[in-house]
Amino acid sequence: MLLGIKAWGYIYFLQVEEGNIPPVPEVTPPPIPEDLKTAIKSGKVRAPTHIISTISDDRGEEPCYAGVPMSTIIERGYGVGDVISLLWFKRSLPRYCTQFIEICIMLCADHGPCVSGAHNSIVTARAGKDLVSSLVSGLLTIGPRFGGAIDDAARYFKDAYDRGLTPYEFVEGMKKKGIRVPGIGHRIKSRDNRDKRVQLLQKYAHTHFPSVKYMEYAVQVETYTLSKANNLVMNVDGAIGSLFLDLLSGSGMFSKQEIDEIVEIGYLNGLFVLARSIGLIGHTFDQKRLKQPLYRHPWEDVLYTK
Ligand SMILES: CC(=O)SCCNC(=O)CCNC(=O)[C@H](O)C(C)(C)COP(=O)(O)OP(=O)(O)OC[C@H]1O[C@@H](n2cnc3c(N)ncnc32)[C@H](O)[C@@H]1OP(=O)(O)O
Repeated sequence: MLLGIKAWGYIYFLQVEEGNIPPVPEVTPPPIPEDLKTAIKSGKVRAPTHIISTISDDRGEEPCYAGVPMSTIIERGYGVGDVISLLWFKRSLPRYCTQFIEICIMLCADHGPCVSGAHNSIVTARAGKDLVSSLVSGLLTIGPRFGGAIDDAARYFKDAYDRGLTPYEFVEGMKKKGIRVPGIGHRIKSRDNRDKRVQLLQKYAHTHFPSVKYMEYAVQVETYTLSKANNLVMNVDGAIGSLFLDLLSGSGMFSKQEIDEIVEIGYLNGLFVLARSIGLIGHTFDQKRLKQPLYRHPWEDVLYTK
């Protein structure tokens, strides 16, 4: 019988005996014509690719992140902040920047079992679902009211500061548009019960950043919003959003165009998503370890009404 083998775009036929199929022979590709080789080398001809990737390369002996080999990352004692700066920002950032990224990750890793994300992960784990389902069910709560306001805080604070708006003009302008100021306001924190995470981030930036102009502007905005209501404090999203603007503009590592692109694309919510995944995974394991049964919300905690 004839056995057909497809390789390198050709079908090779072999005559074989019935029930005696030989091992697949090694097939060498047909030679590339010399003139085509020259054209490829000169860059005049490029086979179309379906994917373009610029952040990592796995083709050599060891994977590279933004051109930095894995062994260098280990030898130089790089941390998660360095890896994030290579894979997200495609450059090695100074230590004070990568440490700031790591502090953001650590401070946002968890915030107890009662917040939206953890609650969802706990309920999902207790429904017997697997790790990934429990994790994503928590992640899906991240949005404008919970952890997902960092990008908008950066966008609005940057726009207002760069346009020279006073805090009064900015806040009242937002009010007219019917938009809550992202990065301002908290369910339980207030003027007399500040968010420690915000204070820690501010302290770090004051000590290590060359400039904290955006954060100082956000503080002025907070001073104005606090004159309206006690709970309109700067929240952790506002602190990370404004301080990341300071990192981007003060480090000298990004052009103005790159900063605009980062803010427009919305890189910064990624910090919260990444950080909180650590806590959500922890809550999932916790529920499973504790062998918690299916969760059912108590009737008495629901107002049944018409
Ligand atoms: C880690 C985190 O998740 S931090 C939260 C990130 N989210 C944001 O920063 C988005 C902006 N902030 C908000 O939307 C809110 O302040 C929240 C969701 C954080 C807290 O909301 P709540 O506790 O429900 O606020 P509350 O209902 O008490 O607000 C009462 C009034 O305060 C005012 N207010 C609250 N937040 C803001 C704000 N950011 N800007 C302007 N006014 C505000 C509004 O007048 C609101 O009245 P409204 O419902 O008519 O708009």
